[in-house]
Amino acid sequence: MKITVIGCGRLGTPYTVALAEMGHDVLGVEVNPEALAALQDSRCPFDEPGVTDYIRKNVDAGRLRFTGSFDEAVAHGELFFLAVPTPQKQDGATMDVTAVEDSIRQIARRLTRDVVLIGKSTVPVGTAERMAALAADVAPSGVELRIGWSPDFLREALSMETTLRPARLVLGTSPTDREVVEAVARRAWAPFVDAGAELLVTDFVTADLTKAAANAFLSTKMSFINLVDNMCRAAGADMTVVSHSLGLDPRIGDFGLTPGLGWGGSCLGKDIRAFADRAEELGAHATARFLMLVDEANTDRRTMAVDHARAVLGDLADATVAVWGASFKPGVGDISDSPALDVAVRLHQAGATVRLYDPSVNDLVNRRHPDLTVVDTAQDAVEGADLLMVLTDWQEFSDLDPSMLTEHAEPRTVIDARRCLNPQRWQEAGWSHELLGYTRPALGDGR
Ligand SMILES: NC(=O)c1ccc[n+]([C@@H]2O[C@H](COP(=O)([O-])OP(=O)(O)OC[C@H]3O[C@@H](n4cnc5c(N)ncnc54)[C@H](O)[C@@H]3O)[C@@H](O)[C@H]2O)c1
Ligand SMILES: O=c1ccn([C@@H]2O[C@H](COP(=O)(O)OP(=O)(O)O[C@H]3O[C@H](CO)[C@@H](O)[C@H](O)[C@H]3O)[C@@H](O)[C@H]2O)c(=O)[nH]1
Repeated sequence: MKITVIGCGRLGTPYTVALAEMGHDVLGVEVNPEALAALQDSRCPFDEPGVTDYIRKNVDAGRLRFTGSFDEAVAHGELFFLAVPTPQKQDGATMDVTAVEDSIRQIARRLTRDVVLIGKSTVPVGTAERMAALAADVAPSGVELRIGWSPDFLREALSMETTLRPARLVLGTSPTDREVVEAVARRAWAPFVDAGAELLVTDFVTADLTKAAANAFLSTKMSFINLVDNMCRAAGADMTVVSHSLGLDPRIGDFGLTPGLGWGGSCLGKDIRAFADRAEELGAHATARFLMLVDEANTDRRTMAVDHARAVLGDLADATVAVWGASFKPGVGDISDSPALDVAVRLHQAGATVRLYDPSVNDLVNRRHPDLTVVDTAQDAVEGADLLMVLTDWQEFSDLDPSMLTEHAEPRTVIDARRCLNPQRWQEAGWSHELLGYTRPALGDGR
């Protein structure tokens, strides 16, 4: 099938490539000149495992190309996917869907034949329906631009895996367009369904809610475990055992049950705030209150990390803090709403000198936060530091031999905010190993 994907970012690029990998003839549309140049040179414009290899393979096979031209885009596809950004607005609650609206207008006004467009961008509940009305409004008379909405559940660092083998495909559409939209989608997605994905066809609002609910659930689970961690600390219970026990229950599952610095990234925060905002608008006040508490419990962990550093160091002014990690999670070159970077910036604002090292985002941090001292190695970061904080759980940090650091730092205290270090190993190397939020007298028992 001839398919066009509009917006080749962190979602759109893996998606474009996955469709080509499934044998379709795919054209990716990207408006950012730098990103487009990279794609046209068969390179993924951002740091994401495996994507460049898949781009090369499919470009070489003649199934994949990229353009910046909407004229070319409209001429190509019988099916269009939309993966443009929907960032959080300045008000801190709603999402900005301007890029979605603009893209629909760009396509609709150029159309000379009937096509189907399926939105993949995450949008506030109720938006997909509005986009269908917009498409009908802008399309020239006599031409049908039929709309479907298919939220995506891709995870960064695992983008090819989650895109090539999705657990589910959700398709929202209208009763009038359902037959045509579903038939086209089924043809495009047949290889994914054959590989085991369950296809759910539903109305627009339900499709929007499948996405909002999924991300809100994941956020809730991670905030919940951090709240249980607070309670374990207050009651003197062993959080490791509590968490492990919960994870052994197949109804609960063990993803997200490690207490730590909390969640971040480009999606979870903006999505839960948009969900809460929409719930409030629609009168589901208890839902909105609950979601806002989940968000608040998450940001509390960042405050807790700064308070913990203050408790160790006394005054943060004039102290030097080594920070390991700045990406929002390990394995990604992405600092969007990164808990680690937020804590580093807060430490700096409180007067500390921050010596920061991250395996993948040092350059990005250097550009965005020139006030932080970004260094080239984990060892460099602890040079002359009064405290070490591990804020992103990169494997490199878990693997590092602490005895190699001992001569660089004095006194030797590490706050392991992601529970990724082996406490015994660090203690044997002469370090005081502290978990996030543990008050000093309770420390040293390896929990
Ligand atoms: N990143 C993820 O893990 C992920 C997962 C699931 C869903 N989503 C959702 O997917 C959407 C896109 O997110 P992303 O992370 O890929 O964002 P992104 O910023 O990485 O990529 C968006 C791309 O679209 C391009 N773009 C912007 N306006 C355009 C236009 N009018 N025409 C063509 N291209 C345009 C941008 O230049 C950019 O390259 C968002 O709604 C997001 O919530 C993202
Ligand atoms: O035990 C854990 C596991 C993860 N995290 C944090 O949770 C955040 C999100 O992690 P993850 O879900 O792996 O990352 P994303 O790539 O942001 O993916 C989420 O956001 C995407 C965009 O909407 C969705 O498509 C995905 O399904 C959803 O998992 C990161 O900050 C992690 O550090 C924890 O704090 N504790």
